[in-house]
Amino acid sequence: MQRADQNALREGISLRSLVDEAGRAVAAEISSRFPNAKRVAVLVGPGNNGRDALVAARYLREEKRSADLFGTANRHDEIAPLQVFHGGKYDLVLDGLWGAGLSRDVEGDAEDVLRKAEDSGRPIVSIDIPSGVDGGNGQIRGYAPKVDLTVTFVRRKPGHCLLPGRDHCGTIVVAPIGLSETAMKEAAEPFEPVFANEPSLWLHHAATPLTAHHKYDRGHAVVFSGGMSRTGAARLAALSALRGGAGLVTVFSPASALLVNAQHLTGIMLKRCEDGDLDVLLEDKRLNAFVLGPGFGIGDRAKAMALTVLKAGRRLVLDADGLTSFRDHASRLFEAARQCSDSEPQLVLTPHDGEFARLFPDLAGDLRLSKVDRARHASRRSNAIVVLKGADTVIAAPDGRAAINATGTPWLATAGTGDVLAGLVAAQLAQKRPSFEAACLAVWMHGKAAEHFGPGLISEDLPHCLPAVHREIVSLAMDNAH
Ligand SMILES: NC(=O)C1=CN([C@@H]2O[C@H](COP(=O)(O)OP(=O)(O)OC[C@H]3O[C@@H](n4cnc5c(N)ncnc54)[C@H](OP(=O)(O)O)[C@@H]3O)[C@@H](O)[C@H]2O)[C@H](O)CC1
Ligand SMILES: [K+]
Repeated sequence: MQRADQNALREGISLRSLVDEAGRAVAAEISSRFPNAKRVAVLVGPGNNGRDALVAARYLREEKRSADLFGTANRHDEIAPLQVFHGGKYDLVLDGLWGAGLSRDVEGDAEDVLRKAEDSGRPIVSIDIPSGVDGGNGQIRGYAPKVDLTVTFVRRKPGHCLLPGRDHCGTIVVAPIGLSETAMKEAAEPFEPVFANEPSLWLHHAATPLTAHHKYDRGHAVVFSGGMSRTGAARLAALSALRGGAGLVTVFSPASALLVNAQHLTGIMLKRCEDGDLDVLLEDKRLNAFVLGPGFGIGDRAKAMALTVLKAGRRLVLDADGLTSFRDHASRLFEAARQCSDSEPQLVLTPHDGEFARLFPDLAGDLRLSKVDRARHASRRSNAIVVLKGADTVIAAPDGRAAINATGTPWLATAGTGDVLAGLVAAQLAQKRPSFEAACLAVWMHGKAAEHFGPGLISEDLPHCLPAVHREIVSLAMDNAH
């Protein structure tokens, strides 16, 4: 907050005017979304979140609504103690207890009043973030209500995007409050900037194949297959790469698995790739994005092939067995990624929590770090884009950018969906999109594909839902252009 305030002040914007804008925005949202809420209970905290609440109350009263104040601080006589609050008397509760300055657990009278507000069944609107949700990491400090609407300012904080905080926010509205881009960068203080993984982040890089004249313009992705009894995962990734937009896709298969792969591939090509073959195959410079890991098998072979691909200057998505293979040799992988000549990170790691802990045990074990912090540190250390998977997948880049994804459904928690994601990332890399945006786009599409399918999803369904997702992106891009 302090730095945000200083920045704003440097630009001639006073804290007072920011608070005024914030309170006005909250009142405006209440007016438009809850026009029948005539009696409002306003919970007022000791800091600027409470100041926003007082301003909102003033604007609500100007609209002939009643606004009764309850609070922790003796800011002025009109504020009644929290203990006397009765939710049943009101049409709506405005929560302005704590926002970005939450520094300890919510307990005692504050917890009681928030519970009473929830039990009343009346809509709750939170200023900035539901009181009790830690804006920096989405964790619940003591207690936090699940609210209907959260009105935040300038941009979302990590706590709005990460679980469990995300589940407490209800609908999130981001109100601009008169801060410029420069001040905006600091406004999320005390948190580092983080993005919600939304189309605005990557749409300008998601040019559709309309502009591509030839299949090679959309790149050539390669997926390494495992041995004879473990080929399905690679084919799933390969189909997803093709449906994801890569111009061509080839499965590199050990000789023993060629027949079984051949029986199941149609639009996807197949090449024999034994240990000695890779260098020769890499002479085809059109092969530009690789997936190694799904069903591949853990061991030296995976390591050697991954390092060869990186050394040849190709982009690589390392997933599943590919990640686990580097468990005791992570620094070799990170060093290879560092030495890549490309200005874009060449390596994308797509771990779930277990795989992450194998490559970054110290980060996984550090309970002070949020999921965003873990992904960010890992990305810096590995010189790779890190896609830390889960219901709130975090994508991080070595330069500090981080995005939290919100698309998807609980049905994604099923076998094989990770293979599909790896293929989708490779598809975006093959199309020469910048690595961070490629990963963000792929994660978004993956979740959207699941949303399109709905309940009963299994991983095989996902690639078939991708055309609908492409159509959605095209329509977003067209709306954006107008
Ligand atoms: N530029 C912007 O982003 C703007 C944000 N605005 C609003 O300001 C708040 C943040 O205000 P801040 O004053 O920094 O913090 P809070 O209002 O959240 O509360 C801090 C005070 O509360 C005490 N505290 C913290 N946690 C607890 C708790 N669990 N129980 C009791 N008391 C608590 C804290 O005490 P300390 O001992 O830690 O100092 C503080 O006294 C932001 O969320 C927006 O709503 C402005 O509108 C301007 C623009
Ligand atoms: K709040």
